[in-house]
Amino acid sequence: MIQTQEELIENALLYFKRGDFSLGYRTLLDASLNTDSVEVFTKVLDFVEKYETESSDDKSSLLLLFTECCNQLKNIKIETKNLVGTTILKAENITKDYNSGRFVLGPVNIELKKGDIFGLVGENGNGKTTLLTVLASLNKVSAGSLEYSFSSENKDAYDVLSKLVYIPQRTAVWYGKVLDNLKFALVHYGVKGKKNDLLVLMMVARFGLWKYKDLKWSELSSGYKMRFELARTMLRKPEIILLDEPLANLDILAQQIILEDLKMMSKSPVNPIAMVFSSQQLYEVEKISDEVIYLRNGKPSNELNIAEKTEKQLIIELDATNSREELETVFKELNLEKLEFNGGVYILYFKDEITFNNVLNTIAIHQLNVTYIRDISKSTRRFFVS
Ligand SMILES: Nc1ncnc2c1ncn2[C@@H]1O[C@H](COP(=O)(O)OP(=O)(O)OP(=O)(O)O)[C@@H](O)[C@H]1O
Repeated sequence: MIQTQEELIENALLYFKRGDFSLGYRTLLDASLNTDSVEVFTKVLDFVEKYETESSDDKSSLLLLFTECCNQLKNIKIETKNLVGTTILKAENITKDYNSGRFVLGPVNIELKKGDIFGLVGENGNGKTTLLTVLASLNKVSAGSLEYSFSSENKDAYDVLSKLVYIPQRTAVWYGKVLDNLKFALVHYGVKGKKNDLLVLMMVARFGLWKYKDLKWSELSSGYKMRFELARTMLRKPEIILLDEPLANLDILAQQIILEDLKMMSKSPVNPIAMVFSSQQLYEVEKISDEVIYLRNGKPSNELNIAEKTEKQLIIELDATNSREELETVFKELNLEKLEFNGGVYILYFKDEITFNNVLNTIAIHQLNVTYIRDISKSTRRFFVS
């Protein structure tokens, strides 16, 4: 769901008042970046400076300043072009056949619209990177057609692809400080002087790099390197972002923040972005994606014809300290069809008349010691366990 600028401002204030400071802060920065106004940036950066230097975790003393920023924002009219939902990338029957012939990707059909986030999942070696690099035009298709419809006017082929950013799994080393690198990138995109200084600082704040802005590449953790990449990418005002495993090596909190950031970026009312990202973190992918593409042996799930087979069944992933026999005895009363143990967790299959609540009730009645449970009937996870 795309939030209007008014909703963004309202929500930013609501989050901050409720004590969800970090979310409020990032939402305020998003709303401010939408204005592209030097006056707004100056005012907000004044707030940022205080926010970032405040030693306590309780930032409520900054509410007055936060509110002033929001009030200033409300007076600025922003231009929205209603681009959400416009097709930006269309791949028809694309295949990629490596010379060795051992692996074939596709055929893949994808229609990507502005504001869409597609998650790409699959076990190692099933073609995720290949698909991303093909969509990024870094890898030539063997067959099929790939069309881009960027909204910005482009002069040449280089310019066309400058609106598409591919962030690989291992990003390239850069030299010098975070801040200088971002400033340099922005000069390259044509923004100089005071606007450059302010916009870079806004982006630094937006991606949580404030305390790290004077550090070098070698001094940043993987999570902060990824934040740097996102900040640099956003300065480019991209229309398509393709990310290969952006969550790799990140701790769970960092993963959640990056995912939330990707969502906020893609659903921007001013510059909605189409995104495809690959990840092994299924639940997180499913939480933010508009569509999940599962690849097996190079083939996407919609071509595999496996979705319908299991759709009606209730499939539960469960971990418990109880023995397998105990679980089988207890769930027999729910007509358990099959129980599998993959070494880590149990997978339980029930007929479609059984609900997740029935399972929870049974667990409570028998006081099973369940440490983890999830309904994966509709999750892509079910493809991985079968
Ligand atoms: N340049 C290449 N030449 C030949 N074969 C390749 C090339 N790149 C990848 N492959 C093969 O294509 C298959 C898919 O690889 P790819 O890297 O796209 O998978 P992946 O799903 O991204 O894997 P991972 O999760 O391990 O990153 C693999 O069998 C790989 O060996």
